[in-house]
Amino acid sequence: MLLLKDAAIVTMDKENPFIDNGFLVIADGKLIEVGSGSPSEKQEADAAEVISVKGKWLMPGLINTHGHIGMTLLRGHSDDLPLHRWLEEKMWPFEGKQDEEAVHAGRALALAEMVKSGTTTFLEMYHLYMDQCAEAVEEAGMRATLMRSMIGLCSKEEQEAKLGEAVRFAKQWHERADGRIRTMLAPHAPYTCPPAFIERIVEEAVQLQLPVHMHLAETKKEVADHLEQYGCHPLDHLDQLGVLDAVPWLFAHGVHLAEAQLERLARTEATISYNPKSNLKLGSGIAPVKEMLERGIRVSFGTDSVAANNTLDLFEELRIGNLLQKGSYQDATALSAGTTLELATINGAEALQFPELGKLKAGYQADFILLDGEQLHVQPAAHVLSHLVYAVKAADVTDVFVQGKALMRNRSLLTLDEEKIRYQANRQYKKVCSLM
Ligand SMILES: CSC[C@H]1O[C@@H](n2cnc3c(O)ncnc32)[C@H](O)[C@@H]1O
Ligand SMILES: [Zn+2]
Repeated sequence: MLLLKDAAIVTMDKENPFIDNGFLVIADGKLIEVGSGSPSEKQEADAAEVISVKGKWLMPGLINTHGHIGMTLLRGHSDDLPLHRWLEEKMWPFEGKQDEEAVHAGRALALAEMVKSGTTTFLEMYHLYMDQCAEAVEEAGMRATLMRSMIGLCSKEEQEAKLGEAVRFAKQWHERADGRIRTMLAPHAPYTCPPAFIERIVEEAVQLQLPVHMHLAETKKEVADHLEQYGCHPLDHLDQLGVLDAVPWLFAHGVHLAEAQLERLARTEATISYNPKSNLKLGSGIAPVKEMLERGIRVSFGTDSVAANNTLDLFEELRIGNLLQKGSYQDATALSAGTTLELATINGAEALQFPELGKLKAGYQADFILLDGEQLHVQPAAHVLSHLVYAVKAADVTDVFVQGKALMRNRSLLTLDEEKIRYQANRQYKKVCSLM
């Protein structure tokens, strides 16, 4: 049993959202008790380890619901281009030259960056070396939803081969690593997957009872091209194909959704992964999150890849995401600090279908982070919820636990080798560049 005491705890549990001095009791990777005040003498005596976290803030680990950590070596490789040119001229040529070692070096860098900035669970949508990715997640002790994603601009035979591989991966890794890994199926986007291929993917997802993840309505061009080719918005097209209610969808972006699409989405189980920094940097726009939430559409946060972001810092993502909604609607009430944190915790857990995650309460998973509550930029320390959204920096994260196991203590990584990761990332980047 592990006991943490003397903590200010943001539980995200509506019944008891904030405990200004409390404790956590953890056993077998789960929270046994989240209490206020001091633990009993018996609880202290029974614990194998007692940690006082005085001066620190404790909250659920952050959840990143869209990304491509297989492209982490592309950070800074190409800036200042719109999505379609960026993909076709810069991303895909470099990605085509990455071998297993290069992708792995990028992924290790991403895992380390995520832990150091307070992310405990993330989504990886990628088409290369996914088994190796799952092994890396298992070894690092993180939690993730993984998928071997598919681009269908190829023959029917090739599409089926990709789908076969995606299904094999999904079956093999679902609920592995002590339940820390889950899987989904993932067509890349409406403009890279013909309708018949999307139908096939959804058919398999229904069989496997898995959600489906896809980029959707990211740019104006995507929607205009779809209208020209098929005569309808990409979301309406999914509806016409009869796949919108067949599975729980997790759509990345959802920037260009009009009233009709929002109204339809509100009648589905779908989640929108809001990726504000990527959408700004690629000049795609600002997702109408305020209107989504008003209609009861579930929204979570994602970073997309560092090639478009350029960091995996979710605290920065949620601050920018929050401010953008206020600014674009000229309404300071568009998105509150509390709702912003819910998107990054509770909604993320629901989107990735991890039960018992996103809150700190008895019976839930012991995935939590600690932040330094004594930094000058978070004083007066009286408004923890506000500071978590509007003031903290990633470097304030001091400790990270997943399933009750420490992945970082006092900013030192325990399951990942920071020096080796830095060296390999630079070495592999140069190697791939030399092949271009
Ligand atoms: C086959 S999934 C991986 C594939 O996705 C590409 N990608 C990265 N970011 C985005 C984005 O924001 N929109 C669309 N596609 C994206 C990446 O280049 C990978 O090849
Ligand atoms: Zn993406």
